[in-house]
Amino acid sequence: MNVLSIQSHVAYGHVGNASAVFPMQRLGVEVWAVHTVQFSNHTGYGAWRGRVFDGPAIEELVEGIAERGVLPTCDGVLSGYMGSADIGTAILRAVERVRAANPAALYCCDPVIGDVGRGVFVRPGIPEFMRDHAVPAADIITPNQFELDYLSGIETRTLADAKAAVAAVQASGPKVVLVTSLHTEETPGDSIDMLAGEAGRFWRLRTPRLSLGVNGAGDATAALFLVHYARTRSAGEALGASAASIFGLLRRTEEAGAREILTVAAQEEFVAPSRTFPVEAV
Ligand SMILES: Nc1ncnc2c1ncn2[C@@H]1O[C@H](COP(=O)(O)OP(=O)(O)O)[C@@H](O)[C@H]1O
Ligand SMILES: Cc1ncc(COP(=O)(O)O)c(C=O)c1O
Ligand SMILES: [Mg+2]
Repeated sequence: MNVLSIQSHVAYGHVGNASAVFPMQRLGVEVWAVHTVQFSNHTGYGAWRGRVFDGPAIEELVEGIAERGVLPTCDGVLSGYMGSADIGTAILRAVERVRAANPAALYCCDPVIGDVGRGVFVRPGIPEFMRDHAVPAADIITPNQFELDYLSGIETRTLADAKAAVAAVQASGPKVVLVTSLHTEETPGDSIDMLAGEAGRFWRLRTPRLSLGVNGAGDATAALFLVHYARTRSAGEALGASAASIFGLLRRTEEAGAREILTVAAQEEFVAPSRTFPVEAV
């Protein structure tokens, strides 16, 4: 399996491609990593150095990959944080080129917009670009609850609200939706839910809530979910496999008291998670 992953990159630590690429490789996937920014470290530190690339820089790399004649072998495109609408447009052009070469390729879009508590943290115009262009073009999306609410226009308080919001977003294009970090009225305070929806069916998975605040977990989640969905073609199975790996990764990170997720040290969790959780049809 080959995945074109177009995301931010950091030299130190693990967010964006620096969080997503290695878990996919550990699962045996060839990853073609195109970086939308190259920063020293993630912005959660408050200070960082590096450069933001632009749309033409992304298109140039995709053109070079196309010249190798390999686009027909691309099985999926993964995108995450978009620094500008211009980069977003370049990503959607890459998706079109891959689909033209391989109509079976899947586009998984992590619609990074913001988070509960923090609100919107992307540049003006990006939330609308995600809702009106990127999400409709995707086969799979992996919003957190804040992003689900924005994309659907529904304020989700209950599981029924979340299912309605997933269905509303599916009506705009993506067949498969994975909601991360979901907390509804039914969710115990010490737990975190994930909800997957596909073809009118829904699955929920609940894990303990760990006491850690790290960046990059969502980026690894989207990567793992894309790979497991592409292999199983089942949103429920992909949910079970990816959630177990993320939980193992974060549990090891919490134990170590690390500021960055233990992408390398906890790599066994990607292939043989130490703990699995029931996938409940809801
Ligand atoms: N504190 C936590 N405890 C347990 N799991 C967590 C925690 N934070 C994140 N996760 C797991 O990582 C997944 C993705 O993280 P999330 O914070 O939703 O990503 P994003 O960065 O995109 O908002 C969540 O669905 C959850 O499974
Ligand atoms: C450059 C960059 N990309 C991606 C991320 C994703 O982080 P998170 O998973 O917390 O949304 C961050 C977070 O700081 C970042 O600085
Ligand atoms: Mg995210």
